Amino acid sequence: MSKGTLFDKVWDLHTVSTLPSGQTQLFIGLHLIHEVTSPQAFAMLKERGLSVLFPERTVATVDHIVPTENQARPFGDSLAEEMMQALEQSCQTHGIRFCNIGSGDQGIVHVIAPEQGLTQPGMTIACGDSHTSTHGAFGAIAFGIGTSQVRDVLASQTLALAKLKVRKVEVNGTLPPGVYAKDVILHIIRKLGVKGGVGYAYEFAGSTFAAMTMEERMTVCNMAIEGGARCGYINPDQTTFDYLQGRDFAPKAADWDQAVAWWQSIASNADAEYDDGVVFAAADIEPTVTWGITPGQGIGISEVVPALESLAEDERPVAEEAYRYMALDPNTPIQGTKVDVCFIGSCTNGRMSDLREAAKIAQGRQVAAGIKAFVVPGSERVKKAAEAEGLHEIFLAAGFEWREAGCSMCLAMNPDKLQGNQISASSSNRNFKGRQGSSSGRTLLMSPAMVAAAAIAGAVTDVRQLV
Ligand SMILES: CC(C)[C@H](C(=O)O)[C@@H](O)C(=O)O
Ligand code: SF4
Repeated sequence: MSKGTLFDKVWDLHTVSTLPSGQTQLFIGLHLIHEVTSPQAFAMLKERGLSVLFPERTVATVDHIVPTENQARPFGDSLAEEMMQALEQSCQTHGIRFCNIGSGDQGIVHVIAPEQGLTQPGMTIACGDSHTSTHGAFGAIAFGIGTSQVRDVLASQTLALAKLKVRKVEVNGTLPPGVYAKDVILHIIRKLGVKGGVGYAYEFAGSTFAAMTMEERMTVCNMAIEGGARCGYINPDQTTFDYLQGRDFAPKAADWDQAVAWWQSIASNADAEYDDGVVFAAADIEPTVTWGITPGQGIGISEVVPALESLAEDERPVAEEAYRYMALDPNTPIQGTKVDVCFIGSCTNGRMSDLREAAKIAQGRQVAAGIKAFVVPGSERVKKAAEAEGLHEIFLAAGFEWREAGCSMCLAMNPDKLQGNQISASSSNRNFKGRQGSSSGRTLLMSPAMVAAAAIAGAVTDVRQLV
C-alpha cells in the first residue's frame, strides 16, 4: 500500500473507525447533491425517520435536467419538473442550501463547488455523480457514490469504503499550441485503458500538470473516472491557493494562512511510496479525438482509425462493435469525418478558459452550413463572466447558439438531443452508445477548441491549423 501520499494522509485524517468488514468509516467533509441521484436517497431517509445530520455540509444544485432554452416553470418535461420539485422540497425540509436556477449560483455540480470556493485541498468530497473526481484538482479526495451511499452521507456524514491503491501518473514537458488538458487526459486513458485505473486513485504529477491552471487540472481530474480511477488528484500548490483566495467559501483573514499551511502539509511527500507509476511526455500528445464508443478509443488527429490487428486481443471485440456503431472504417483518417452537431460545454470543458479557447477559434469565422453548433456555459457564473467579456457575441456572430447553464447534451437528460445517427463533436467526457439523446447518435470527444474548429470546417479538423 502507498505511503506518504496525499491520498493516504487525507484518508487517515478522515478515518472515523475501521469497520468489522475491514472497510474504513470515512468522514465526508463536503456532500454535493443534484436532482438525479438524491430524490430516492431522501425518500429512504424519510422511510427510516432519519434527518440530515449536517445540512451545512451539503450543497445542492440542479444541472442534468435543466432546459437551456426555455426555463419557464413548470418545465415542458413533466419528469424533469417532478425531479426539480422533489429537490426543492427536500432542500427546504432539511435546511440545505440550494443553488437554484436564477440564483446566480446554479450550474453543473462540478463547476459550481470549485468556483464558489467550496472545494478545498485536503477535503473528502462525495456526490452521487461519477465525475466528482473533478474536485481532486484541488488536492481533495473526491469520488462519486451511488444513491444508497447518498442516503448514508445524508444520515451520518460518513461512508463505508475500502481504501484505494495509488498510481502516480506523471506527464512532463510543455504542451504544444493547440494541445490542451483534454488531450492529455484522453491520451492517458487511451494508454492505460478505461479499466486501467480500477482499484486506484490517480495522482497526476509532473511538470505538465504543475504548469496547468486550476481549470485545466479540473478537466484532467474530471475524466480520471473514465480511466477507471474512482478519484484523481493533483497536489495543491501556489496555483491552487491563488485560485481559492477570495472565493465565497474560502477561509478568510487569519484562517487563510493557517489553511494554506495545512494544505501544504497534506501534499504527497517527496519520498512517498506509490503502488504503481507511469510516465508520459507532453511532446508525444497531439490534439486527440475519440473514434469509438469508449473514452479510451482515442487517436491523435493525424492518425487513422486503428486496424483490428494493431489492437490488443482484449480490445478487439469493443473495437469491432465501435466500427459498426460509428460507421467508421479502420485505417481511415479521423480528420475530415463529417459532423452534424458541435457541443461546447459540460463539467469537463464548460468553464471560462474553455469558452475563451473555443471563442479564439470561432472569432471572425463562420459555422459551416448545415451544422448545429451551440455553447452551454457550465454555470450561471461562467455565463455571466463570459458575457462580461463579450464571448457570447463572438459565438453568436460565428453562428453558434448561446444557451443557459446545465449539463445539456453531455447526457441529454434535457431537451438538447441528437437526432437519429447524427455525429457530434463534443467537449464532454463520454461517447457511450446513445449517450447524447438518440439511441443511434454518435459522439466524437475532443477539446473545446477542436469542437469549435469542427464547427467551422463542418468536419473533424486539426485545430493547430487555426491557432
Ligand atoms: C446522472 C449521473 C448519475 C451521471 C453520473 O454519475 O455520472 C451523469 O452525471 C453522467 O455523466 O453520466
Ligand atoms: S456535465 Fe455530463 S458528465 Fe458532467 S455531471 Fe453533467 S451529465 Fe455528468
